Amino acid sequence: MKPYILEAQDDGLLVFTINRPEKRNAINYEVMDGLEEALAKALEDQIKMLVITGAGDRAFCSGGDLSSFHQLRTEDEAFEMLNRMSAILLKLLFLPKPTVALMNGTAVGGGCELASACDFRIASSKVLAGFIQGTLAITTGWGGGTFLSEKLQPAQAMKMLMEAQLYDAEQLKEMGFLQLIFSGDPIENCRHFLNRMLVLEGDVLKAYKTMFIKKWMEAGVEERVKQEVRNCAVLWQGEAHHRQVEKFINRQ
Ligand SMILES: CC[C@H](C(=O)O)C(=O)SCCNC(=O)CCNC(=O)[C@H](O)C(C)(C)COP(=O)(O)OP(=O)(O)OC[C@H]1O[C@@H](n2cnc3c(N)ncnc32)[C@H](O)[C@@H]1OP(=O)(O)O
Repeated sequence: MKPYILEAQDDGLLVFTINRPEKRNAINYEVMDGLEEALAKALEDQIKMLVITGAGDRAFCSGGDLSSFHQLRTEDEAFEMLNRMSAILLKLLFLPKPTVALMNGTAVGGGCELASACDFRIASSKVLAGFIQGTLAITTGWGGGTFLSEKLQPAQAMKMLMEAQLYDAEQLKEMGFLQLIFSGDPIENCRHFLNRMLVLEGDVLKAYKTMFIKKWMEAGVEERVKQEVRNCAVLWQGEAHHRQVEKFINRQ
């Protein structure tokens, strides 16, 4: 089964689906390849917006693929993976078109970082989401902490990162992480959420998105992400992190 699906729709939506439901849509290097392909395709004139979602109804994305990334032991080995994915999420943040995280299910760790890089986060009423990196003795490492600090009130962003716990849809909306909670078909609800924007000219949407990209660039987001990646890589090599990951890998 292909680890991702990329579909350009007639109304200008480009839909990227992480297609690893058996692994709760965990992100491995093949999914990273797919995200890079989607970001290149999204620049084509006929594409108005990029939607990112997960296959199935259990998970949006469960973050980094622990079965492949737990082999990364040292700071340098971790930095290489983290740096690649953070570059992808910066490209997503800076895409000059609106982007939506269509959260069809649970989002944890890097899955929340992926969602934070999108302009809008809309979720099923059953969703649970949280930056659980802290429970693995690391910080966010793909840029999600920086993106969150740009998109939520500082105290809310800090609370989400430092509590490293799962929240339900109502809590996530209350904190400002979600813009909409829906029931029923994710794509139908996504279209409904976007229907006013979709009628505007692509150039208008692009001009507005570029205003926010300028703000983030002036706020030094790229430099801050580089530091975030380095912080995570340093913690990654610690015994505490490897112990927590082993616990997950060996759980019965
Ligand atoms: C910088 C980002 C950072 C990094 O890259 O390390 C992170 O993303 S840190 C966070 C890493 N992710 C996690 O720690 C999440 C681990 N998964 C879970 O907590 C649960 O699976 C959950 C809550 C996502 C879903 O729970 P549920 O009960 O619905 O499913 P199962 O736990 O039974 O899992 C089903 C199946 O999927 C495999 N799985 C789930 N998550 C991952 C993952 N992140 N990497 C690899 N595989 C994952 C799990 O092992 C099960 O597979 P099976 O072969 O059936 O055992």
